[in-house]
Amino acid sequence: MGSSVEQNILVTGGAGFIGTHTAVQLLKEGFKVSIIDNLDNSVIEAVDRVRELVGPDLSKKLEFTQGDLRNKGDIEKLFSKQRFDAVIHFAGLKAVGESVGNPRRYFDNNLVGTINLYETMAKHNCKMMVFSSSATVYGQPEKIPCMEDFELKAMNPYGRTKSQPYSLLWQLFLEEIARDIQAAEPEWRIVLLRYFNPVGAHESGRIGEDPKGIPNNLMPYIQQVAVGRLPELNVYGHDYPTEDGSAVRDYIHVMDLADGHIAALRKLFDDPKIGCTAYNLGTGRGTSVLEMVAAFEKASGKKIPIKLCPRRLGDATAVYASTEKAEKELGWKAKYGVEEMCRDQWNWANNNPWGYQKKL
Ligand SMILES: NC(=O)c1ccc[n+]([C@@H]2O[C@H](COP(=O)([O-])OP(=O)(O)OC[C@H]3O[C@@H](n4cnc5c(N)ncnc54)[C@H](O)[C@@H]3O)[C@@H](O)[C@H]2O)c1
Ligand SMILES: O=c1ccn([C@@H]2O[C@H](COP(=O)(O)OP(=O)(O)O[C@H]3O[C@H](CO)[C@H](O)[C@H](O)[C@H]3O)[C@@H](O)[C@H]2O)c(=O)[nH]1
Repeated sequence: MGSSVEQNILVTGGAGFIGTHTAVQLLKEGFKVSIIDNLDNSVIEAVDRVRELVGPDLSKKLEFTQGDLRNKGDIEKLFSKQRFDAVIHFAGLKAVGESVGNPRRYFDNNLVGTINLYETMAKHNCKMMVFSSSATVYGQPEKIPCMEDFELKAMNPYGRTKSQPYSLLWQLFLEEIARDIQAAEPEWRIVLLRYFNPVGAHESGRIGEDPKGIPNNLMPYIQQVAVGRLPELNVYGHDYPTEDGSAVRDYIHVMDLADGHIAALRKLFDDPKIGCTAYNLGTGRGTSVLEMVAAFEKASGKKIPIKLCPRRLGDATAVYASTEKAEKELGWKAKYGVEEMCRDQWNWANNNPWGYQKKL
């Protein structure tokens, strides 16, 4: 790719966890960044901290709009003002529990919002997209590591009911929509990034994950136990056929993930034949829940009390990525291990025990 200096990137959901970290890296790499976010699961303080991290000069290249992808007018307004070279699409709701109880809200937000985005992009002839997908599309993999060409088993009816939480199906639908659009209109270039388990925070401790309510995911939960917001960690499952009986995942540092988006953008700009292609973003290493707890205790010097509980419905035993395709085709490889993930997660937690809130 040539110089990225004037490339203008629309980042939907850019005020969120992965979006803020990606925005910092994009600005540092010389891209112009425009964020659209409805602040449903984020706060404006997070965007202010991105500005603080990149400094006053690069901040001039960052624009924020409070808007909602469900409202086509909000997207249209942005596209009618400026030309975007590509879109990184993070905006979406992701709380698994809530999506079971309220699937309409999830389909409306995640499917309608995404379709509105594609339509507006097409209208303005911006046909390059990096999309946030997830390792969840592999369901309960029969083999590990997960390779991008695995059959997405959850798409068959048996897989749907038996091994895939119903609530996560929208992620598969969105991948299918991307493939269909690109097949019908071959000028589209779409990269689907299948994130494994994003954790950690920017090394400054100024931005990080700040879930509303009680966290669903392991690391934010551990972090809240460490700062005294929650009394103990429930370890879901201690009878899995793994070394220590707890489930295994591929945790990936959010800064590595952010860099993966830049590698994906470069691929989009460079490769007219990319079509619609999926890449795993993981480290290729599996870590158990109990190993993660031990690593966090070491990094923080805090004891994390645990309670061994039954397995969580729909959870897979062990999931980790094959990283070969991303390494070969994107020239991207995760740099950080579990030690750095826990160090940076703790630094964020210790400096911001209540997240972006100023006080209790
Ligand atoms: N964090 C993970 O574990 C993980 C794993 C796999 C995939 N993903 C996907 O990656 C994306 C980003 O995840 P994240 O962890 O940063 O989540 P996040 O909730 O922190 O960020 C998403 C952002 O999108 C915004 N948003 C939601 N709906 C919107 C709408 N209709 N219009 C405008 N803005 C909207 C939210 O306010 C939030 O700031 C999501 O699509 C998520 O499903 C996340
Ligand atoms: O309080 C907790 C929370 C989690 N876990 C365990 O920790 C592991 C990781 O759980 P997370 O909820 O952090 O992550 P998942 O692998 O279940 O799923 C996450 O990563 C997936 C991609 O792999 C999808 O993106 C999904 O939406 C996202 O929640 C699982 O074995 C889970 O049972 C606990 O023991 N206690």
